[in-house]
Amino acid sequence: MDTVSGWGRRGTAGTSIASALAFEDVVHGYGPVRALAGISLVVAPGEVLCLLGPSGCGKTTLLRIASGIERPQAGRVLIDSREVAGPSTFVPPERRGIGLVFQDFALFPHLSNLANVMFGLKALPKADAERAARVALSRVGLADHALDYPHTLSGGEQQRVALARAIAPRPSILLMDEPFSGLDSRLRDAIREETLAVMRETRATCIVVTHDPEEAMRMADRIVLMREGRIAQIGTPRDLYQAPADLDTARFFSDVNEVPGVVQGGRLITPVGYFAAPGLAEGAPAVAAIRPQSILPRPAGMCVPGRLVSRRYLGEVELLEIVVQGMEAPLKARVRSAEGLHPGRDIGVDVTASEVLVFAAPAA
Ligand SMILES: Nc1ncnc2c1ncn2[C@@H]1O[C@H](COP(=O)(O)OP(=O)(O)OP(=O)(O)O)[C@@H](O)[C@H]1O
Repeated sequence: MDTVSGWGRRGTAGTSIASALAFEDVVHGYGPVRALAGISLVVAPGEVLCLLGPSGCGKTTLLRIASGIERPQAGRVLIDSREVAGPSTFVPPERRGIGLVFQDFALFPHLSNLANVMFGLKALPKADAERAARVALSRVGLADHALDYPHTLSGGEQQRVALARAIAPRPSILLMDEPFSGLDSRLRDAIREETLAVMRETRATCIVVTHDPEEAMRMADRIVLMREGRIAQIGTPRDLYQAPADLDTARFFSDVNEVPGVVQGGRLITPVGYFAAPGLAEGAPAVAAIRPQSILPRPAGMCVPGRLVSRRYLGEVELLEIVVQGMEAPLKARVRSAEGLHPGRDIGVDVTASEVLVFAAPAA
C-alpha cells in the first residue's frame, strides 16, 4: 500500500558512537517572553527522547539550544560531560557532532538529492563524501533518486533525504523538530516507523520534538512533557499514561471524564462511585479522571443508574454519552460494541475503579 515499506532495512549508513547530552538549569527567553524557565535533563547515550507539549511550551527553543543555533541566557549544555554552552563557553553547531532534521526538511532546491546529502560532509574528500552520501541515500531507500532534485520527490521522500543528510556524517546526537508533521496522516505512520528503525540502527542519541502524544508514545524510550517552559513530568510512555503527575498531564494524553467529589475516609466520593484517594486530605475537594474506555454500560439496575443520551458510531468503537444523577456534564464512554443500547434508555454505569486517576481539584 505505501511506497516506503522496507526502506528501513536496506543498506546502512554506518553506526554512530552515541553521546550523552545534559542540560543544567537552562534558561532562555525572547524579550519579555520566558521560553525556558530552568530545564535540567540528562539524555542517555543511544536513548530516544521525545520533547512533548502544547504549542509555545519551549520544545523548539530547547532543541535549538542543544544544537547550538541558539545560545542559552543561563545554564549549561554538556555533551559527554564536555561543556558546549555555558557562561563562558560556546561551541558552534558544526563542532557538536549533531545531525538536524526540521519540519520543513530544509533541503536546497537547486541541489540534487545527492548534493544535498553531501552538503554535511564537506570535511571529507569529495569521493569519500559521495560514497558516504550514496550509502545514506540507500539506507533510506532512495539510491535510485540520487541525481534527482528534491521538488521531484513526494513529501515523504523529501523527509527521507533530510534524514539521509542528517545521518550521513554519523552524528552522535540526532535532533528532530516535528519531523513528520508536514506529511499526510496516511504516510506519517509508515515514515515514522522506518525513521525509527534508521535511528535505532545508527545508534545515535535522539531528541524528537512533537506536540502529538501518540507519536511520542510510539517513538520514545522516555517522554519529557513540557509546560510553560518547565518540565511537567519525565518518564516512559507507560509512566506518563498510567501515572500522570497531575490532571493537566492526564488531559494531555487522552480524553478524560472529570468527576468532582470530596475525600472521605481516604476515598473520593463521587456520583459514579468511590475511588482510592491516597495522599489527599480528609474533606478536600478532588477530581476523578476517568478515561472513556474505563466506563462500561451494563443493564439497567446494575451498578450506578444512568440514562444513555447519545450513541455515535466511529468504526472500531462507539462513543456513548450517559447522564448520571448528580453530574452536570454527561459521561463519555468508548465501547467496542453498543448493540442493543438505544438513546433514551436507562442503563447501569460500571466504572473500572483500578483505572481511575484521582487528583486534587485544580485551583479555581
Ligand atoms: N524568535 C522568537 N522571538 C520571540 N519569541 C519567540 C521566538 N521563538 C520562540 N518564541 C516564543 O517562545 C516561546 C517558546 O517557543 P517554542 O518555539 O520554543 O515553543 P514550542 O513548544 O516549540 O512551540 P511550537 O510547537 O508552536 O513550535 C513561545 O512563547 C514563542 O512564542
